[in-house]
Amino acid sequence: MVKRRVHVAAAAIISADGREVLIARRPSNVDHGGLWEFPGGKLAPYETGLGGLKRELHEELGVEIRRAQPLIRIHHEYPDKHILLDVWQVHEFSGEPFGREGQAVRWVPMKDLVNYPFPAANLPILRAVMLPTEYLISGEEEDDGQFDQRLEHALVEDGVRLVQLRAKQLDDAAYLARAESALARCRQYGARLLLNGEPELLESVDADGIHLTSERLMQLERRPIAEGKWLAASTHDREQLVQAGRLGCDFVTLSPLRTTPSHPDVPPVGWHDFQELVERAAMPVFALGGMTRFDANHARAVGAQGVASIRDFWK
Ligand SMILES: Nc1nc2c([nH]c(=O)n2[C@H]2C[C@H](O)[C@@H](COP(=O)(O)OP(=O)(O)OP(=O)(O)O)O2)c(=O)[nH]1
Ligand SMILES: [Mg+2]
Repeated sequence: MVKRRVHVAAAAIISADGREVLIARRPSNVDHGGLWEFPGGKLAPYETGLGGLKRELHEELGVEIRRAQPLIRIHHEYPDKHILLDVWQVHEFSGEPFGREGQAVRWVPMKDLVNYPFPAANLPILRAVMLPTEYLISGEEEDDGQFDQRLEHALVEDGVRLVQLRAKQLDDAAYLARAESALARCRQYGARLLLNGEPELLESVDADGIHLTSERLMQLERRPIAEGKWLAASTHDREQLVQAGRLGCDFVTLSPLRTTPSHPDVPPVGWHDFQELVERAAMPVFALGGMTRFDANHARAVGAQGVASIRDFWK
């Protein structure tokens, strides 16, 4: 049987304060009936993603999109069809949304999204909605005071909300001590902290998750931490992205986008191949390697969640 291919545009509509997202319940008589969804629907053959989404949001909710940005594209195999979910983050709209087709519609705090049953294809969308566009990887820093000052600067001045503690030069005890203080600092500003290292680190420090090296990623056979924690990994090619999907990673970095001073001999991926790899990833992907925050819009345009960087956020 040749499966039907369905192209669907859907919207994560974000409230003005950035804290809530609008979801709707699918009527009980359609496929995936009774489950919650991001409003949207099937595109006509001649429609673009955003064009079709504008029509759908008008039909289903009575709102007009004012400002939107691509969030994530997901290819998913349902038993009866291949679906491409083309998801947009809508930051501004006009009109007061209501269920024009009689469907329930609800504003939900980001952190409560996981409590709602969605179709199977939606898990990566939930992750993408909850993640920011910038991922700070901390720099190597001998001095604890200096480290704290730079982290504080990134959180306060740059508004960073997702941090990876990477400190290869520290021994275990020093790493754990730094992790505790970094966690306190991140909590203070509502930022998430991932520890770069072994999953067992979470038994000592109650951080938000673990970031695996690509080497460690390839050795593991199953997801090493609970679902409530974030699992991220570094990837450099298709094989590693596939493994990240198999382990149920919540997001990954893909690098090096550009050649960097720290790895002058590693051939860069480049935007063209990056876009192709991201398209099949089915999880949020941060572009890494010579990235600055000014690359974030371009990264989003080719399907990424955003950019990860040490140098640009560590000053
Ligand atoms: N809108 C939407 N559809 C989703 C999501 N997740 C997911 O798997 N889907 C699937 C369910 C459906 O098979 C398909 C969307 O079709 P739809 O029923 O919304 O299409 P439509 O609005 O054009 O409605 P219709 O005219 O075909 O009745 O995509 C989601 O978050 N939002
Ligand atoms: Mg629909």
